[in-house]
Amino acid sequence: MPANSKQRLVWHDVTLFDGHDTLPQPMAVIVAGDTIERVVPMRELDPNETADCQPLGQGGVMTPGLVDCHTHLVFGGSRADEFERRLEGASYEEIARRGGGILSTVRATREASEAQLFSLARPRLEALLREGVTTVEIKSGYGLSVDDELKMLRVARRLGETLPVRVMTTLLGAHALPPEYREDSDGYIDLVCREMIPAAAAEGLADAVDVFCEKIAFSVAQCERVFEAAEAHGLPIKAHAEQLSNLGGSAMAARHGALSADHIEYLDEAGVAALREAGSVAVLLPGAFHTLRETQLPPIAALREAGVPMAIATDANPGSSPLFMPTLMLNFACTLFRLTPREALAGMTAHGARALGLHTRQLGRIVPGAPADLCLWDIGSPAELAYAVQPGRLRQRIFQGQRSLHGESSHDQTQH
Ligand SMILES: N=CN[C@@H](CCC(=O)O)C(=O)O
Ligand SMILES: [Zn+2]
Repeated sequence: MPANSKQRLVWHDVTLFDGHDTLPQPMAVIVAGDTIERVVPMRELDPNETADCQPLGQGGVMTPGLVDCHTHLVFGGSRADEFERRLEGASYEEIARRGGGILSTVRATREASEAQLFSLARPRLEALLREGVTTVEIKSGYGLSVDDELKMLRVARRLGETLPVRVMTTLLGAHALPPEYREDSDGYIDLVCREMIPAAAAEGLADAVDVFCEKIAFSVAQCERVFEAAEAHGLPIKAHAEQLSNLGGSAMAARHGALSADHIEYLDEAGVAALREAGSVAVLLPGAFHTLRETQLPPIAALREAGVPMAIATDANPGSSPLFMPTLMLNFACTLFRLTPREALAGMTAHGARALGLHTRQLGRIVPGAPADLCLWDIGSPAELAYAVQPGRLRQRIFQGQRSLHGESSHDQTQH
């Protein structure tokens, strides 16, 4: 093919969920190179215009590639023991206060080399790819020293260079207080602001900065200092907030123009209004809600009424959400949080992309000009993705205009 001509692909007769809605009639989708060129009702399709296209499919449900906008995929160790302790009655908060929880993963992550962390994270990410994920956010936050946080971010970047998926990295240095700063929480925040953020920014390792604003983590004032440092380095911000109590972290994050506030079970009316005014996304994490057997529901009706975009993500991590199955999260969003299947699917496509600041490129949508990240599913309607929890329904996964169903990639040079 001449260097300047783009390969054109076409799908016929698909039921199309475009990132916001299901279109009322069967559609054809045309891709040129790595971009969606045209989305057209079947009855308006002129066969001449697809004469040079490679036909890739007929029928089925097409959605944007899934966007998992909140994960902690890079970590060492396991927390199966903690799972058992929680079953015996210990709470997530109690375990954290006794030096377990996040800090137990910090110990294992610090001990692991970059190569070991990569080998551990790769199959977790491949599991997401097999479920249709084409964009994933990966946070640090289990290193809690400059070197160990950068090590985690390098692993995340390398995953994105190795597998056919867009990886967005987030520095979560303010995730927990490391043992060496036990008596000096503000001193640790100094380290995050003065050394960690500048180092991650200098190496281009972070696409955003996150915090855990909670009684067992950092105060609103401390998180605000982290955001100011991020802003000074031109990095967008996000927050884990209102997960276990209502401290007002989401509203503060919104005042700083946060991309998203995540968890938000305890978000109040003022918090909802702040998210609406800032245009921040409410990232709902039903996996953590389920695993921790929470009872406080996020304020779904208020968010809906205020028109705050709601995203859904796996929060895949070793403690609060050891769940690596995006379509299960669609189901949980409906059964636990009472989202409609349409809202859940928009939450893992268009709104997930917005939570990463990628909506300006139309990521998470099937519209002309959007990146050609697509999933073709063997199901009868988009709602079935959330209705049934059934692996194996993904017929095709297209990343940047290339087919790659099982995470294989022609540019994957890694020995494993
Ligand atoms: N809430 C804080 N951080 C993670 C949990 C991390 C862990 O338990 O290891 C979350 O998003 O749920
Ligand atoms: Zn998280």
